[in-house]
Amino acid sequence: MASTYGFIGLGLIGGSIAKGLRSAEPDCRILAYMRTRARLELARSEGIVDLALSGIDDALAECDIIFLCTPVEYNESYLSRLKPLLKPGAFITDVGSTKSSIQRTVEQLSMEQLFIGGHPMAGSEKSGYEYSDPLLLENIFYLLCPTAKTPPAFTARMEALVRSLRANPYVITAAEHDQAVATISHLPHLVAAALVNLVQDTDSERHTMKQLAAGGFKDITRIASSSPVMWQQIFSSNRAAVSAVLRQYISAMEAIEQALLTDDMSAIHELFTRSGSFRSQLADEHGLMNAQYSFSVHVADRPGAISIISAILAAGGVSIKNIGINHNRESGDGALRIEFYDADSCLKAEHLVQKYNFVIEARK
Ligand SMILES: NC(=O)c1ccc[n+]([C@@H]2O[C@H](COP(=O)([O-])OP(=O)(O)OC[C@H]3O[C@@H](n4cnc5c(N)ncnc54)[C@H](O)[C@@H]3O)[C@@H](O)[C@H]2O)c1
Ligand SMILES: O=C(O)C(=O)C[C@]1(C(=O)O)C=C[C@@H](O)C=C1
Repeated sequence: MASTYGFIGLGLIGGSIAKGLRSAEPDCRILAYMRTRARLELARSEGIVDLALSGIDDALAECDIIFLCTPVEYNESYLSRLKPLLKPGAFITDVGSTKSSIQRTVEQLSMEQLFIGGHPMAGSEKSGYEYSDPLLLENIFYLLCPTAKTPPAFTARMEALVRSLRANPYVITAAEHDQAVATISHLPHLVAAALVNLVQDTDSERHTMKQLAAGGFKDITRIASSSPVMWQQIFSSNRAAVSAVLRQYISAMEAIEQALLTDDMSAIHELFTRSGSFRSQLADEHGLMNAQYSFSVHVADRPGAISIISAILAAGGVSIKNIGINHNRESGDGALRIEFYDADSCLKAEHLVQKYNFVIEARK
């Protein structure tokens, strides 16, 4: 029998999951609530949502799985209201960027048997349903944090669901999760925001820095435009872990300052030697797409570039496995990712797009 899914919040992440489920299970039923009614109606008119709810509605009792996809503190606030609605065998999951805080609330509400935490490790600085895209979830790690009492069948169900979204399930404890994301996700957002504000606070009257900022500044600060509400709640619920890692980061910065003050250039050389070798391993092992046959093409300032490239490849007899805007921006703004079924197709495609003067930015 087709499954019924509920969504509380249908923005960037909720919308991407709902769209992915709709394509993986066309017959599934999707019920959703979000505060902006117009966007909910858009999701309904697109055939993603079957029933647009105007709040926590009794209809949610039909759901097999309810996804909480609002900012982390709001997600927690919905748990107690959803508990009495769950039918036997149904459970709740969330997509929040922190996992210990919601797990504590789940424990306080005696809902451990009804909950499994979730967190897709992908996203964007953009917010809202209009930016949602199932491609966002492809090939990423989707972290799962079962509680001590989550039935193994629920974990297995989520693992299968994650695979159906073409993501990779990764089971981890809430504590280990929060520790890791404090360093690889939360700290970078602080660094980006602080750096952008340093520029605004210290720029010249004619805004020299603002005008001249190029790739380096833009690459490291894209995420400074992320949702203030979402990030305020993330930092509030992972304060201790982020403060600890921020302290370590400040110490690393102080060591760099010392090297500069004492003209210790071998320390600076060593800094980049170590970071470069580790960073290149990251790109190899967990690149944007784990697919082996893919590349990114620069498409900025070319209206209709996706259709042009698709037409070029189709005319050349090359089948595309997947095509989409590169949300991780590893290859810069405007990069279009194209994935192929085999090495020969990938090579042929490279020659074809280059023949039409498109610039290839990253190969796998
Ligand atoms: N953006 C990312 O990069 C990213 C990545 C992974 C996980 N997450 C997590 O996913 C969750 C959602 O983030 P997003 O990026 O989709 O945000 P978003 O702003 O795009 O969407 C949030 C949705 O929740 C709704 N909403 C907000 N407050 C609400 C409330 N009180 N009640 C009901 N609905 C409410 C909004 O209308 C919107 O539909 C957050 O918990 C976030 O930590 C975000
Ligand atoms: O790519 C981005 O814009 C993101 O910030 C995505 C990102 C991150 O990598 O930090 C942000 C928050 C999430 O919880 C998971 C992923």
